[in-house]
Amino acid sequence: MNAVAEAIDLKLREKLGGRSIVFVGLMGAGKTAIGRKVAQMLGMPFIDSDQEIESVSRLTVPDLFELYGEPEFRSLERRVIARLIEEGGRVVSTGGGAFMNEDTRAAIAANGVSIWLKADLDVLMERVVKNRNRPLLKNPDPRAVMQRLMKDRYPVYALADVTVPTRAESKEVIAAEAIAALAAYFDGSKTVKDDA
Ligand SMILES: Nc1ncnc2c1ncn2[C@@H]1O[C@H](COP(=O)(O)OP(=O)(O)OP(=O)(O)O)[C@@H](O)[C@H]1O
Ligand SMILES: O=C(O)C1=C[C@@H](O)[C@@H](O)[C@H](O)C1
Ligand SMILES: [Mg+2]
Repeated sequence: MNAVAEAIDLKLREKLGGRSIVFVGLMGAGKTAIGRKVAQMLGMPFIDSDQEIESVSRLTVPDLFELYGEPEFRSLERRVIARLIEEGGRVVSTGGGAFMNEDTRAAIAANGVSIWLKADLDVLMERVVKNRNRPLLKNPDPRAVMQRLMKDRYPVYALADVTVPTRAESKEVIAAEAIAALAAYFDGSKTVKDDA
């Protein structure tokens, strides 16, 4: 990394003041892939809430849905994310439904900066068809399900602090755009220190 990029990243970490960067958005938007890349680029620890849920439950997300049902999954998701957010100072990629929970949104607002990775339907569908790990899309018409989720969820995802449009571009480019959007957000808003 060059000296200018290093200085920008240092400033960003200072502005975060111990809060986490939290990626939200629909299945296939790239929360896990881009979150991991952003963490690498900023030298921050990375954690993915779906992976953490799988690790604490010793079950896969599809098995959790199948054995215990979606409400139990959501309850576990809320508790796991509350803990991850409280611990602070990392990049957290959430599961697609996490930000729909009011308590989760409040926890993120209190100790994180949220980034909505916003993608259009074709980009999302192209990415999710490649793997079958998403129980909500086990449906004869996954495209219609995704469309309904966009309608229901986009107004809520729009409550995130920062929106980053994503598209068929490399992960490196989208991650760099997310970091730039975060820097712009801090330039136009108060820092933790200013608030104190
Ligand atoms: N910018 C990108 N360029 C190319 N491939 C991408 C990009 N972003 C994500 N992908 C790929 O798309 C797929 C879905 O991405 P990812 O798993 O990160 O989505 P997600 O938002 O975490 O979804 P979920 O809510 O289901 O966890 C992955 O195979 C990932 O490698
Ligand atoms: O959008 C959703 O509701 C989900 C997204 C995935 O990340 C998983 O959390 C699970 O498959 C549910
Ligand atoms: Mg993910």
